Amino acid sequence: MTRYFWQWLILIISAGFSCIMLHGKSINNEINYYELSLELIRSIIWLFMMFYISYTRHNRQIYLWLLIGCGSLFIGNNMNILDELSTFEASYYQEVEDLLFTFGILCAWFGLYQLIQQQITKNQILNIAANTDPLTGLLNRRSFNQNVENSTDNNPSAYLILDIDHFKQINDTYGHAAGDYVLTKLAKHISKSLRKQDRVARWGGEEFLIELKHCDSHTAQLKAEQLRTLIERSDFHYSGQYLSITVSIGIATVANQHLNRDEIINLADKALYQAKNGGRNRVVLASDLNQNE
Ligand SMILES: Nc1nc2c(ncn2[C@@H]2O[C@H](COP(=O)(O)OP(=O)(O)OP(=O)(O)O)[C@@H](O)[C@H]2O)c(=O)[nH]1
Repeated sequence: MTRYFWQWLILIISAGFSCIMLHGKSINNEINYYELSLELIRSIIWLFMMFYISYTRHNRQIYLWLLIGCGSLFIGNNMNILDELSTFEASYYQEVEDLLFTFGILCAWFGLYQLIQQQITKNQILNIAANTDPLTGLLNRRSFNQNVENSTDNNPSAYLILDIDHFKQINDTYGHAAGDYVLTKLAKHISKSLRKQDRVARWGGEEFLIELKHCDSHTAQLKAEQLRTLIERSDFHYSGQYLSITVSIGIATVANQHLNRDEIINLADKALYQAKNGGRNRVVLASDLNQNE
């Protein structure tokens, strides 16, 4: 009840006035009931809007603009009703009504504009949160897959799966925060070394998936080797401690393979497994894997 105090007060006062006036004029039979019912419907709508805004209030500023807007429209409309019902003629009535309507519409529009802006910002934030990995800021697995499904580019791509070597040891020795630092710094290194058209996603805990567009297996291998060396030579310092970071990379390319994307990524994963088994800190191409099998 306290939440809607002002709305109830305005409603009760205007209903009381309306009853008194209606009673006075109905005796003289001067009322245009059609006009009156239209005005009443409008008043109910504005009143309903005021209740609704109070119920769904988000932001204090928007709430006030909308409430003042609807309140002015409601009072302006009620003055119209009183004008219709009252027995005395006041010349300033029409001017005040017009002022209230203009003011009310301006406030309500401004409130609505702010509400829409707030909604757009909220949607953008939600969109970013749904599509990116919160730690590294890279695409997450879901949005990477969605992006690929929506892509119309049929040119061959190479897929690289990059995995940090002995990452568990870093967490166990230096703590989880050190592990997070390594993931974040590594993500920056990878992003910086890619071209505009390439994409990278955080694929799993300490695994990254890279898509190199228009890239044959030879170029992909060169690129992966460059990336591996860059990471091996990079400085990873956490709380005054030097961390030695290396990565293993598995590669699979679309060329000569009549496989779908998931199957190609699977091949890259197998190549990564080989790189790990081969001693880590190395690059393995899936075609080498086929030759070995
Ligand atoms: N700090 C941190 N650690 C993570 C995160 N996600 C996964 N991990 C850790 O990553 C580690 C992965 O360990 P393993 O799968 O054993 O792999 P590994 O130690 O890198 O060993 P190899 O891959 O075989 O070289 C686990 O200890 C996870 O807890 C994360 O977001 N932050």
